[in-house]
Amino acid sequence: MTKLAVANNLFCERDDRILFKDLSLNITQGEIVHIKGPNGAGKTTLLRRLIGLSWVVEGDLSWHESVSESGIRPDGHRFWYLAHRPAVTLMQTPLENLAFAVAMHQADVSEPSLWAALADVGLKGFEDVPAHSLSAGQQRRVALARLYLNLPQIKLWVLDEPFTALDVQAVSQLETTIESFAEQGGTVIMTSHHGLHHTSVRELHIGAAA
Ligand SMILES: Nc1ncnc2c1ncn2[C@@H]1O[C@H](COP(=O)(O)OP(=O)(O)OP(=O)(O)O)[C@@H](O)[C@H]1O
Repeated sequence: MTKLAVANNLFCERDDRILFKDLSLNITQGEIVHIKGPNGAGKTTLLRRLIGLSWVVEGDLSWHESVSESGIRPDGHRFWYLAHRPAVTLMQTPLENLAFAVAMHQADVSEPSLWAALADVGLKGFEDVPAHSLSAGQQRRVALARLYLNLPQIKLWVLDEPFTALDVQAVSQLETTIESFAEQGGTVIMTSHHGLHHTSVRELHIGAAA
């Protein structure tokens, strides 16, 4: 399997507090990398550094050229990034939010496929209501719907606490979705306080519990 990213000797200090140092990791295509650690350990900071959204982390990081050429950059393409807070525009409907995410990737997705992805995350009947009228878990589902579009050009998911606000059934469904994406060759880098049970999950502990 292709080695997608190599990071060496990453170091991060915040307010004179070292979050992590000498942190090295390789990310291989098809694996699920689960970054774990207590609150404030630096998981989000590390995740954002890996995709170029944060520069407070020092050290060497390189992505395989097949990935970097296709856009592993803050303005990039070819991966879904779900931030800790669901990036949902509250004045727009779930359908409009999903269409916007797709447009950002210049992907060609039919409207029935958008409706199907929203149904997959349990938002059937809520496609056309303003997102501000949805519950926290439903708003999270709007953000998650993009994972169900199966865009062939998206080979990497970067997920920051994707299980937040989800009910038990939705957590289980998302676990299965993540697993099957990896089984099909997709790569997942995620943070979560929720334990994953997939055999190919590689845990990376940072912070006090490391
Ligand atoms: N913009 C910032 N400026 C200064 N300090 C920051 C900033 N963002 C985060 N931090 C600090 O960096 C530390 C790590 O934050 P981070 O969000 O990466 O932790 P985390 O491991 O993801 O935590 P949680 O499990 O609570 O989500 C925290 O102590 C936080 O206060």
